[in-house]
Amino acid sequence: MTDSRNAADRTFPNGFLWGAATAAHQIEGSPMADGAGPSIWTRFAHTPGMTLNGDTGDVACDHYRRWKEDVKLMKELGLQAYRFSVSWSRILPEGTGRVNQAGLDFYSRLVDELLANGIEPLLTLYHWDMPAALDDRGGWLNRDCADWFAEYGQVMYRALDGRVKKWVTLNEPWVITDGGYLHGALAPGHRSRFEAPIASHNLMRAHGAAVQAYRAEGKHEIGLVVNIEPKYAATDSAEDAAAVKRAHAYMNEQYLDPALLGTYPPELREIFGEAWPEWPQADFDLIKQKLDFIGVNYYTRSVTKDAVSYPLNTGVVRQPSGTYTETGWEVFPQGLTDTLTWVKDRYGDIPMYITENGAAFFDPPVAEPDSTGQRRVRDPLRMDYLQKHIGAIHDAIQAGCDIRGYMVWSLLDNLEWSLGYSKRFGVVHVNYATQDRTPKDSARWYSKVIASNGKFL
Ligand SMILES: OC[C@H]1ONC[C@@H](O)[C@@H]1O
Repeated sequence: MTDSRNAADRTFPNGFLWGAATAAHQIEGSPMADGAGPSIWTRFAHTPGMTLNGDTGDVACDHYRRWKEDVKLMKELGLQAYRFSVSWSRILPEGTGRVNQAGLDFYSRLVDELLANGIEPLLTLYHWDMPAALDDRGGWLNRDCADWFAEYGQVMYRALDGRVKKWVTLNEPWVITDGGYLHGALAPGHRSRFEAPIASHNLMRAHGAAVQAYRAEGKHEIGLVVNIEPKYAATDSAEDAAAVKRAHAYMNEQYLDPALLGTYPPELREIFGEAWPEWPQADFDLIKQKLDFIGVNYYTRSVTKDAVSYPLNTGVVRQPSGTYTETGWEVFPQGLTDTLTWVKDRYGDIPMYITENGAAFFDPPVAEPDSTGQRRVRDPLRMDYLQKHIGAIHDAIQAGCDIRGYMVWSLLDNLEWSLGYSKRFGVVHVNYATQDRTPKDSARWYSKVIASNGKFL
């Protein structure tokens, strides 16, 4: 487990923020409680065949009712911060207009409990669960979505800004678009080469409108969270180099370029052809807003080759000597260092948080007592993954990147979207039959990393 470098070298900057991340639909359960409206995930998961085993977020980790116990657990683990998302349809059951005070009260109580326990809240406005009522009005395909999202953001800013000092507009617009509008694996389950660029662009317009709304009355920080998956050429052929450029533009540049540079990479027109619209300059002026930080979600890399595929014409080459997680992702910590230095080199010295990083490895459905009678979950593969990736962040800091914090994905085992409860990312085990929480060995180890500000690595 120990790294070759001197342990003393592993200390992180003073004030580095160590935490964990979750998302509303993945942990809360009770999706329709206290006046909430349905979201696209309530609808999608209840559509036969859309999720593994028909799993839904109806119960999940029952966090909507166990939130106080979960904050206590965060405190016991020594977390300094907690990244969570708000379910838009709890706040605005129809998506706009009428505010459901009970929904707002849930998040207000959660934030107060976090603060009372010395845990800093990082609030994500949108982590994939759009109100179904807005999907009925076209969802992210309707240009009005920018106004809808800004209105929702304003309700949250007025209620929580000051107690919440780090805001995130969107979580992973690439996944929302690729999963929800191109390949259909995620809500709302569309499969259209023509819809994907429109949804993607409107998501970024909505991001810009929500940041503008924040600047009008917010007094703290707001940023965007993107998933970045670095692409490495399978061979030194010109075809594979071109494939890397397409895959990199589509997954990595497509969101940070408009947000930070006010442009799209040219490869997107090559990829989408007639399906890539011409956008007015006013859209780019809306999208490109000053951001206080970028959140980077990192899991893996792709060794990329030229191939026949839709619509990228790229393929991923499995590495014979690689280690792979339960979600089929190669464990490649160097990719995180490369990602962080790439962001710095392309976009300048913007502060960054690792807002998600973690791995699904097999854990038993029930945490058995060990010889001491305490429930225990041994997860050496996850500990090794986290240790190597936190080390990779330290390397990026040494290379001059301004990294402000790390949120492990995830605090709890939870609903992995269409994969249901089959993949466990938590550092805390959840027994879905009893809702018992059991910190895994990785959580115990992470507590020591936090307490030593990384030196324990
Ligand atoms: O796939 C692992 C995670 O990736 N980032 C978004 C999360 O909701 C998801 O669970």
